[in-house]
Amino acid sequence: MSDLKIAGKYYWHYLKRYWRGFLVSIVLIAFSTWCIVVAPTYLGRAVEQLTTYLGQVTHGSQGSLAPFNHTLIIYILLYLGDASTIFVASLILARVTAFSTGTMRVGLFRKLQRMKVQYFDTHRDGDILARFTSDLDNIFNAMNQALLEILLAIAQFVGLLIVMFNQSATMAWVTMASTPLALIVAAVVMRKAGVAVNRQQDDIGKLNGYINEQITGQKVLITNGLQADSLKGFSGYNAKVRQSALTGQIWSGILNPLMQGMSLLNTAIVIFFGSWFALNGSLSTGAALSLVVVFVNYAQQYYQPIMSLTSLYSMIQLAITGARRVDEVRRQDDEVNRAQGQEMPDIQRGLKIDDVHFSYLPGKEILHGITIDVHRGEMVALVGPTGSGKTTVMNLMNRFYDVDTGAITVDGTDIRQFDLQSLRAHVGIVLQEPQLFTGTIADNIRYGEPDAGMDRVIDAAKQANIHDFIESLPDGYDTRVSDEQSIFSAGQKQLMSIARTILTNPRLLILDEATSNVDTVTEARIQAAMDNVIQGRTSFVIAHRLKTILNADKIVVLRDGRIIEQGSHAALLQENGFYAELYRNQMVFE
Ligand SMILES: Nc1ncnc2c1ncn2[C@@H]1O[C@H](COP(=O)(O)OP(=O)(O)OP(=O)(O)O)[C@@H](O)[C@H]1O
Repeated sequence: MSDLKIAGKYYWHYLKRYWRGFLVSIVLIAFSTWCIVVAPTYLGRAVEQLTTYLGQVTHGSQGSLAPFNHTLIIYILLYLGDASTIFVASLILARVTAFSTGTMRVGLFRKLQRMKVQYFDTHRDGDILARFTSDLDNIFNAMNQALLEILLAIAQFVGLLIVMFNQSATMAWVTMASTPLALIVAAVVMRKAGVAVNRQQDDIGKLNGYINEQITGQKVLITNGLQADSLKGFSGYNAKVRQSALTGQIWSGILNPLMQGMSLLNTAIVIFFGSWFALNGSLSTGAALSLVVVFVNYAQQYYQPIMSLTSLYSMIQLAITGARRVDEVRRQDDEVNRAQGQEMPDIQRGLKIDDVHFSYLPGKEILHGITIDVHRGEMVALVGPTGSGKTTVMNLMNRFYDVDTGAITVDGTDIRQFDLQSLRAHVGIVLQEPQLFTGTIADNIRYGEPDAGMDRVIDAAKQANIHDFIESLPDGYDTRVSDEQSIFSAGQKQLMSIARTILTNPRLLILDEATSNVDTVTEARIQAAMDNVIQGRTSFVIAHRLKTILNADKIVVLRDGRIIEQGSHAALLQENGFYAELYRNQMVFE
């Protein structure tokens, strides 16, 4: 499907909700067009009446200027009618635009909440952000500034054709004679500009992605002294944006002067043929003069719609590209949620990962038949070298991704049978990289249950060993976490996110152990907090430091997406295999 078609469908999807306002504007625009295209006929009539009057006066007879004055008043009224209806139409359209672009923004944000995690894993944050910012801005600007112009141009063009043929078919054909040439020129230039503008938007997306990555990884950059390389990378992306923007501007800038030239040429053709018809035709001088005046007016109006569309061209093209990019997001698959899925029950017997195969990309299997049995209340630790598939197993348990074959079951029921919301509400996750959100510390702890009272917030913070620290802050639990969230250390953030999980009282717990370096005191605190949260809960821990999982009921050792050993710490040491070696190696460093 072409970009134009995609954009058309996209705009219609949002505009149709406000069809009443849209319809009223179209009626007003039709009226204003009628005023503007009928006005020249009154000008022509005035010229004819003036010629008649002057003829009468020069021949000594008594003439009257009354008809001429009357025609002039109608002429002025028509222009006033045009201006006032356009003003009202523009107010209504501004409202329609504001509401529909507001709905687009909400639509995009809602879509992001429903989309598969895969989209976020495979797209750079900056590119997603660009769809919210520059793409939606382009859509808004075009709707705000160009929608009225486009509707006016279409209405004027159609109205003009009707009155021109009504007045004189011959002169109408003369006025339109240069159209094919103008259309060919416009099509060629617009095609070139379209390609450039498309490239410009994609280049901006990539530039944003790069900037975002460099800001997020700034500390790594500084520590490795890579500022110059970062700048060099930026310059490359920036040069591409500059080049495509320049090309786009040049092509869309050429269009308007070209159309102005075509309009002048057209007026000359009309004057030439009009005068020829006046001299050689059967019309009276007054009528012939009037026809020329009217058609010179039409010839100038004829290119007006094309010129206003071409002057808005780069804006329209940016909006078409914007709509294509936003629509790309809109058409992404949603997460699969079973209709009328079951409520996830309390775990009675346990959880089973049953011969699970999984691949992120077709043909590249990551997990090759994983089977893990966990009984209610047990703690299972996943260990293994980097890239062995530990995080992938976690991704499957709360359905960030779905298994290819095999199943994950709770008391024998496949987790895909559960309502997704219910599953997520009962599976608590503490991620390796804790995330705090804008709001107070208390808000952050009760993030999963916004209605929880302060007593529960404090209780969770106590269990997570972070209560004393929060109390020591001047504003305590009301301390604001925002952009300055970096005032908290990695360990403190981790403890707050553990408190957040404790508060939701999950039935199944997944802990991705933080690998970030924290001091030994904080590490001990995190360990104690984790022990608290794990206590009596069915849980999975992705362990990087083996000393933290010595008490696990079962340790599962993964390598290259396969389980190579499993058992208790003591049993695995006894086996003297991969785990035992891993453990001994780590103990040397501890
Ligand atoms: N979104 C993704 N798309 C494609 N491949 C992925 C994706 N996420 C992970 N992988 C691949 O899956 C494999 C397993 O990755 P996973 O993150 O599960 O390993 P891990 O054991 O958790 O590693 P680590 O200890 O480093 O966190 C790796 O080869 C990785 O490249």
